[in-house]
Formats: sequence, structure tokens, C-alpha cells
Amino acid sequence: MTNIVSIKQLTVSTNKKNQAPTELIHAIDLRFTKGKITGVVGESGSGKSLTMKAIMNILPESLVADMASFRFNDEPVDFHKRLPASMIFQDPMTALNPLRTIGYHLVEVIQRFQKVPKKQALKLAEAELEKVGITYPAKRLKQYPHELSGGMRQRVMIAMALLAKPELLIADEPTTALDVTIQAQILALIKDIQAQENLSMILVSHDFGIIAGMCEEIKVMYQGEIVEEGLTTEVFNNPQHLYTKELLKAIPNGNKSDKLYAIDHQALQQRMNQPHHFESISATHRYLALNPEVAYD
Ligand SMILES: Nc1ncnc2c1ncn2[C@@H]1O[C@H](COP(=O)(O)OP(=O)(O)OP(=O)(O)O)[C@@H](O)[C@H]1O
Repeated sequence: MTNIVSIKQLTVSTNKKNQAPTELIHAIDLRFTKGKITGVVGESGSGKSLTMKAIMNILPESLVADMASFRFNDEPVDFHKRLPASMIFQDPMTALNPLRTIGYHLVEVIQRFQKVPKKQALKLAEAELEKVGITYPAKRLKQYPHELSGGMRQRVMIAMALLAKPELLIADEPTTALDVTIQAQILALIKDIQAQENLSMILVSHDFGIIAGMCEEIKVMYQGEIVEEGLTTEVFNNPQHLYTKELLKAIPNGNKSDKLYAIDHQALQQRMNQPHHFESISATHRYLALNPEVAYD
């Protein structure tokens, strides 16, 4: 099994003038299997987005990433270079220019990768919209982002991401801003595309339910660290880390009258600080024992 991404000792810190740096991501090792969807789950603020932005080399200037080694497709890469990877974000509106048509956005990506005249690029754009399940694609090309629903805008973002022919697709909370039925449709689309193209994907979500339904492998993030990782079935059925157990309790069960379970962080921290807390590594160790070929070199 090859890794699409393999990083050792990734650290992300603040980088502000006249201020001591604060470490936000704490020397984590990351490995994502090629051709699969790997889930990264954790609450808001656990460091999921910063980790993804560090992989994509799109951190804001106020932050800086450092790592001991970075391999893409099993080749060492200079992490200051852009990877053949695309990223989809939670809010497509921020990634789309409100003054430009959908067609403009798609043609721009197509012409960045292929030398084709505009007319032909528009035909390719139309076909791509159809592929991501957008009805009346020819009409949509002439529309502006605000004329489309949230779900349709996210489909456009997926089309744009795919047109860049990525070897890795990172979807960071791609359905969080959408209502539940549309969420399910977009997740089904992502899963279909991944399977059809055998794409390597990282799916980031705070929702363990989504991750468990979509991903074969999973990493749990907490306070800038990976606290547990392994096969989803294993982590889901037999969580080892206290935080993972709490996250699993927090999965909404679809019953609207149920109060959402809130994690008591203070109590969790106290339990984690107890001397017998050595659970975090065992799922990883078991995973590596079962898959020795993916062990770090
Ligand atoms: N530009 C920044 N400067 C300083 N701290 C930051 C910056 N961006 C993020 N952080 C902090 O880093 C931590 C991790 O943020 P990150 O956005 O990666 O979390 P997340 O798990 O993706 O959550 P969310 O889903 O809410 O974005 C948070 O504590 C956040 O406050």
C-alpha cells in the first residue's frame, strides 16, 4: 500500500513580529493511504484545518509550518512547492468570485491545465457540471454564484477541484454549511467520484458519523495532536482514547428532541492526565501490526 502523503514531525506555529511563537500543531506524523478516503475528525479548534492548509502550503502569513520530511506519492518533495492537490472548503461562497459567472470560474481552471479555446473549454465545463449532478448545466454556466443554492455551489466547487486533475483531494467540512438532505447528496457524490476515479482523499469533519460512513481509515485530532488513528471499523467499534470515546458519544442520533451531548473538557483533561493514560498509541500500534507494509521508513 502506497502513501499519497507521508509527513514526519509537522509543527505549525504562530509567526508574528515581536511576539513569542505559539505552537498550534505539535510535531505530528501523518500518513494518508493512496486511493482511499481517510477521515480526520475532531472538534472545532483541534487543528484539522491548519494541518490541511500546511499540507497544501496555503497557511496564512501569520503562521509557519515546519516538518522533518514530506513525501508525496512516495517521492520526497519540497513542501514550499504546490502539490498536484485540490481542496474544497466549507463555504463555497468565499472561494467563488461573486462578480464572475460559474462558466468563468470553470474555464479559468480548464485553461490553466489545457491549452484549449474558450468555446471548447465551455463545453468541457458543461460536461463537468453534468458529471457532478448539476441540472441544466448550459444555463448554470451563465449564472452567478448567488443565483445557485448552497448545494449547487458546493457541486461547482467539486467540479472545479476535479478539473485541476488532482492526485489528492482534501475536503474540509464540505457539507457543514448545508442542510441534512443536501449534505447526504453531496457526500454520496464525493464517495462516487472517489470510487470511480480511485482518488486519494482526505475528508475533514467534526462529525464522527460522517467520517465513519465515508472513510476506511481515520485520524482523531485533539489540541493539535493525533490522539488515535487506525481503521475506521476498529476506532469506531473499539475506541481507545478517552477523547475518541467522548466524540463518539457526541454523534447526533437524528432525534431532534435529544439534547446534544457536550464534552466536558476539564473532566476529560483530568482523566487524561492520570498516570495510567497510555491508551492513545494502542490503536495505531495495532493498525501497524496488521499493516506492517505501511510502517514508517
Ligand atoms: N491565524 C491564526 N493565528 C493564531 N491562531 C490560529 C490561527 N488560525 C487558527 N488558529 C488556532 O489554531 C487552532 C486550530 O485551528 P483550526 O482552524 O485548525 O481548527 P479546526 O480543527 O479546523 O476547527 P474549525 O473546524 O473550527 O476550523 C485553534 O485553537 C485556532 O484558534
